[in-house]
Amino acid sequence: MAAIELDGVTKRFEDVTAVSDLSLTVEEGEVFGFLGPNGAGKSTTINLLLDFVRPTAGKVSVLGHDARAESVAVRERTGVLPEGFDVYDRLTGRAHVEFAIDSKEADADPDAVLERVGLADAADRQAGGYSKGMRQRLALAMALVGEPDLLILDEPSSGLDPAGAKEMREIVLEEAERGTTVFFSSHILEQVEAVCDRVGILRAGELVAVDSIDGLREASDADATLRVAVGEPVDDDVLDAVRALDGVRHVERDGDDAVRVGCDSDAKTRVVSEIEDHGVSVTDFTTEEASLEDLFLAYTEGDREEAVEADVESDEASDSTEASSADAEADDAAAEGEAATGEEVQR
Ligand SMILES: Nc1ncnc2c1ncn2[C@@H]1O[C@H](COP(=O)(O)OP(=O)(O)OP(=O)(O)O)[C@@H](O)[C@H]1O
Repeated sequence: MAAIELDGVTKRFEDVTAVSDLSLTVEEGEVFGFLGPNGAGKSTTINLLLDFVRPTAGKVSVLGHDARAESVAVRERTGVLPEGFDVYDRLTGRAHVEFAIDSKEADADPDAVLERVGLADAADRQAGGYSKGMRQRLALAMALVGEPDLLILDEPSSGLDPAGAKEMREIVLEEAERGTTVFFSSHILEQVEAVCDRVGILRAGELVAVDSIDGLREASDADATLRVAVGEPVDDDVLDAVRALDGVRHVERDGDDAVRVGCDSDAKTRVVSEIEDHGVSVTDFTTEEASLEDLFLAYTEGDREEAVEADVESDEASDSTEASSADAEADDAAAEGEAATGEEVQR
């Protein structure tokens, strides 16, 4: 049984298509990273999994349950760290975790859960006084309660300091070890690269790639960063000329004696010739493996303007009654759950 199955799923808000004909399967036990530029539809997809929004078309199954008809069963077995988690200002950290334990009818020690996310010392403080990163850790603690079969983390590292981001990675790996499926969205690509078995890249609501990072490297043209060692410092006009070549994504100086060029493999010779044509001697060149960032840019390039336009449209739409009814729909969907679950509180 797949942990997550989306089949031809589309979600439209007024004239914004947030998710378009999305089909994706995440197997049990996988750690799956969900990437995409701002506004690509990641949070909408997560909300579809949890029945916080309803698809315009298509079918969503989570842990073998229909996400819509059996949302209570899904939430019972799923831990969620939602985007923009709000704490109850006057409740302590421990009270939040106790609430999650009660809602999930779990048998857990709140202090042990808080210890795990590095909040043991702050357990008795009101969460209203927590920093952003501490709130994020608290959200993770609540998601971990009850040993969920599926963890859904929307931007889990946002607000975390480097130690917090490392702890988050370790927790994800521990959970994966336990057999939990982890589905998370992130803009922090090193984080994704460090923990994910596979990634999916969403662009303007459409899934443009799903693979392991090595698989993406093989399938993409963005397989190289070229480091060209030069005999003398390179002028700006040479860099501009290289930048203007076909298949070149970015160009930067690497000290006085080298230039780094992110490019398609077939552009390498053009880059070296262009530099030499400007009278600069090339003493050596080496190719480095594409980072996930290079791959991400290769798959989503040209997306920024579309994403910004879509956001402007949706800002305009948010004043209209139909956009409010989309929100109401999400609220209805959440309210339909019989028991108050931790996830509803986290919203
Ligand atoms: N309730 C809503 N009403 C109207 N438009 C919406 C609503 N929710 C999302 N959208 C629009 O759907 C598109 C996808 O948004 P979504 O929040 O899913 O993107 P995202 O990939 O999570 O972005 P980010 O990385 O910025 O969090 C955007 O254009 C957004 O404005």
